Amino acid sequence: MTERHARTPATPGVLTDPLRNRGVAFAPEEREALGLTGRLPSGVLTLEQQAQRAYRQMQVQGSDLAKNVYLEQLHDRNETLYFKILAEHLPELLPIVYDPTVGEAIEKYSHEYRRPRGIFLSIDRPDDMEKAFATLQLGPEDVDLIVCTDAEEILGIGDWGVGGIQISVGKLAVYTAAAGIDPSRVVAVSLDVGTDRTSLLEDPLYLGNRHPRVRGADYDAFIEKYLETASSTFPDALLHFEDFGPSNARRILEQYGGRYRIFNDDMQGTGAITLAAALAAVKVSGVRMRDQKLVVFGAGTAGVGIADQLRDAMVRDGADPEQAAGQVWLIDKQGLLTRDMTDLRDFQQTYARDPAEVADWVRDGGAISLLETVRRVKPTILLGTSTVHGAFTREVVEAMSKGTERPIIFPISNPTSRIEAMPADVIAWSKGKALVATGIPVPPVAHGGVTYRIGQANNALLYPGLGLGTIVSGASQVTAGMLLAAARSVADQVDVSGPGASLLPSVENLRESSAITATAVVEAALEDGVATCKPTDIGEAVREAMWQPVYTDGAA
Ligand SMILES: NC(=O)C1=CN([C@@H]2O[C@H](COP(=O)(O)OP(=O)(O)OC[C@H]3O[C@@H](n4cnc5c(N)ncnc54)[C@H](O)[C@@H]3O)[C@@H](O)[C@H]2O)C=CC1
Ligand SMILES: CC(=O)C(=O)O
Ligand SMILES: [Mg+2]
Repeated sequence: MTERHARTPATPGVLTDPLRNRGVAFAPEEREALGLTGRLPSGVLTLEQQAQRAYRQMQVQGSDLAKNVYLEQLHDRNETLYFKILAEHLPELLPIVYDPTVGEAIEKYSHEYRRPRGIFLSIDRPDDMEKAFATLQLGPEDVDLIVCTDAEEILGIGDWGVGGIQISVGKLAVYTAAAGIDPSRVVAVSLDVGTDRTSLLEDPLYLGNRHPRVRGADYDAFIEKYLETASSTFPDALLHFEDFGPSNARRILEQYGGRYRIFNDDMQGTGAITLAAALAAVKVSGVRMRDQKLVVFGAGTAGVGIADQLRDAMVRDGADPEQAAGQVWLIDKQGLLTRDMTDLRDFQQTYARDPAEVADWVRDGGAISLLETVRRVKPTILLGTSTVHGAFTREVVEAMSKGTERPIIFPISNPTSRIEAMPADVIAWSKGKALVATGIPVPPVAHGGVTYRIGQANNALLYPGLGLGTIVSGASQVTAGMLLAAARSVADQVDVSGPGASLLPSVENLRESSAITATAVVEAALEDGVATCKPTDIGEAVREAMWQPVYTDGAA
């Protein structure tokens, strides 16, 4: 008698490999060659037909989170189809796969979990790192880009432990949708060092390391091991850092930026996109860059990263460095930051004010408020990177509008629940004078017979082009010159002459915008002497490098 074993019927590998899978788009002869005979319904659809069907299936999902989950499942099934519908509906779907819905997907990660995507590196098993990368079965030249996070400061929603993998996945989806970075040459990484969020630690379904965040020497050794392992395994890869806590974000970039090919999106990408918006706004306001007065509300990673870029822009426009730093005022939880404070972070010190200068300013419970600072300073630019919803009140906006003709107001905290003010309010309170950009996508605002288009000052409008340019030039580092070139290129892509014009390019044209930005970045990399590839026709090299969501021959 033959022995009967309980066996699960095998699923042919190609159907479970999202990079090669075409599902019912496989032609009969491909099905035969791939061992798929009888494993698919007989009908054969085109990619267009599949895309129409998938888009309709997505649309009937009951919430943005459900749409995100649906799209992630499609991502895990068939990447070409996923990127096809993303590319065709980018303005509608960017907010679903990325900011703001990705924030909710991160919060619910362990509960909505379907299957893993990316590499999970645990601080409890640092010696597994090489093995984990080896499971990808990729050669040293096969990876262009790795996005990692330790998830301590996800968007404006804080510490979300292993759920942070979805920010790495989301950032990479934007790289591909917006700049054609080849999805088979990228890796998403979670650096799981624990979490300080009690609700996760107490959740029986939580999928990450169930202990508080490891800090200090063990954390530093883990990060150093990651940098060494990632860069020796994939020497061509750009190492993108996302949503680290404020002290680690800056420390890692400053300590290792010269040695490894690192890009910190929250400092450098955000600084550059906000500089782009400011360059465009300055054309409208008519106040020279060197004369700008900047108040930053929320002096963390993004806020000070932006302050640095704007200060450098003032210097380039003729301000001396000391004067430029003196035209920046930082406000954090303690109120306006002054030099006599004992709890300043090192990166805040450059901009802390002399206590004598503010001796007679009104204090509320000991702190100098945003409103008092705005009344005294009369800033030309007000930046929100605090995660404090509603912090830019009517009083603040009215006070700013009194002090300057065209106030530049950028509430860029994400997601929507964290924004400092909604553009419709800022425009109404400033009587249509404010020049506004936000981190989240917002619809146009009608006021006084003018339609105001609100540019999205989200690093997603810049980092894809910057990354593409870095990859095409083979740049050994992301230099200040490359960041500046990207910012200038984005700013030059908008025409701000009409009333209510957007300060930034629209998401609709993001692919074209990224190609232009990437070209400028390659030129800057060549100029800065960090490029290792020197294309004869840079624009053509950039466009040729852009992956397209189409089925190509040789799926087997
Ligand atoms: N639009 C974009 O492209 C980007 C937007 N962001 C957003 O900026 C915000 C901050 O992000 P990070 O700088 O990474 O975080 P962070 O934690 O480094 O900085 C936030 C800062 O705000 C301060 N803060 C908190 N409550 C405050 C209060 N009541 N008054 C004044 N300051 C207060 C914190 O102490 C901290 O220094 C987030 O909402 C994030 O989503 C960050 C990066 C890119
Ligand atoms: C957009 C982004 O990187 C952030 O909010 O952290
Ligand atoms: Mg971020």
